[in-house]
Amino acid sequence: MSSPVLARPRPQYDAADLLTAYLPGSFYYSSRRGTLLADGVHAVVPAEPGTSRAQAAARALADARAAGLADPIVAGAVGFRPDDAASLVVPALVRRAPAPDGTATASAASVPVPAAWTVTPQPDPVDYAEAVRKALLHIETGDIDKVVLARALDVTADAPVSVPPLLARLTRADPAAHVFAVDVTAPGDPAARTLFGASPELLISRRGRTVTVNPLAGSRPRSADDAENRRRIDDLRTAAKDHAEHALVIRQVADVLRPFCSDLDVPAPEVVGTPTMWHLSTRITGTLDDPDDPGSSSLALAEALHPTPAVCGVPTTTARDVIADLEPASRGYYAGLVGWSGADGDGEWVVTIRCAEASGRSVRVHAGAGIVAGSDPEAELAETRAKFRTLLGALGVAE
Ligand SMILES: C=C(O[C@H]1C=CC=C(C(=O)O)[C@@H]1O)C(=O)O
Repeated sequence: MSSPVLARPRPQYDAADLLTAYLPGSFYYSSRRGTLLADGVHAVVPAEPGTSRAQAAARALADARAAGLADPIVAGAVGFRPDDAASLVVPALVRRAPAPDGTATASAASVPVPAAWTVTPQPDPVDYAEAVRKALLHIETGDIDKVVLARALDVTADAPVSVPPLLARLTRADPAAHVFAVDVTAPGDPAARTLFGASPELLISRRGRTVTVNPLAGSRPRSADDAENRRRIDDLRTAAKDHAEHALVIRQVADVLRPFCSDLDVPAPEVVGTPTMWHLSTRITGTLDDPDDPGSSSLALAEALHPTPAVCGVPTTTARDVIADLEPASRGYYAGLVGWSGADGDGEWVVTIRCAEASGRSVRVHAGAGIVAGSDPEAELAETRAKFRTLLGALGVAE
């Protein structure tokens, strides 16, 4: 006679439970694929600048399995430049839930955030427009075809900033966004530092053999007026400059993925909306040749794709040098990647945009815009202003 199987049922959570359970120091990630909350540190993934984070992650996952951790994942964020920091760990505890449904987070979202803020642009908007003019000279002389120039807002509150209600507000504003929070405290930081945001841009999602990437490039701000939005969508659908900017991204992304895939579907771009922006978007899908190859894990593919011309430029190395020259401060984690990868290679990574870093009473919010031939400095400045609205709206900061 067979003995009865004693199985301890897995607790069932919904997205709101995980959002409520989020504490500073946790890793939180939600998207249409589901919600994930990771706590504690089983192991830190060593992140020597310039080395392969995917290889270090694969070793850490193998060690975690050997140590008896069930279904380990690597989760965290990697900075923009190869010499920027990364914050990747194998968490001790991972809880999962279905995707947020847009209603479940209402109570957390109603927690008040600080009321009084001062906002300091970095650099001054006039200097940003001047940097765009200089970038256009690089394009005219043929050094580069495209560069993404970013700026920041330093927002200081009258009280310490609490990240959980901000995550709830970002989720409520756009349940389809990839909402994330990662502890990025570095040695010597006077207070804990959290990278958080609501990225619309999927760098790579992998399930078994299937990979999906969704580059965005070419934008218009969303208006409060429906007729004006229809006009802006039509304009974006037909604008040669935006399609050229978008095509540069798609070409590079497809070229990187093709060697890993037995087939790759690259449809025509369409216009997609976020609560603050309209973007040209191409949802590319591929079938991996060899999903068991460690070079085809979601983090390895994310590393191969990064930085796409949606955040850097064409050609990559020269564009990165132009960014270092024209942006006054290091990007750090902005325009890097954030997400998770499992021991089987599946996972999801997004481009770290529509994001901010919070520490104590300070929040640094980032936004960038793609510059190509035909870009207008004032329009690019306005585009970054519109992109800031995702985070400023959650913070309750008036423009
Ligand atoms: C670099 C950013 O956006 C990228 C993603 C979508 C559209 C973009 C654009 O039209 O320039 C950017 O490539 C940002 O939000 O900071």
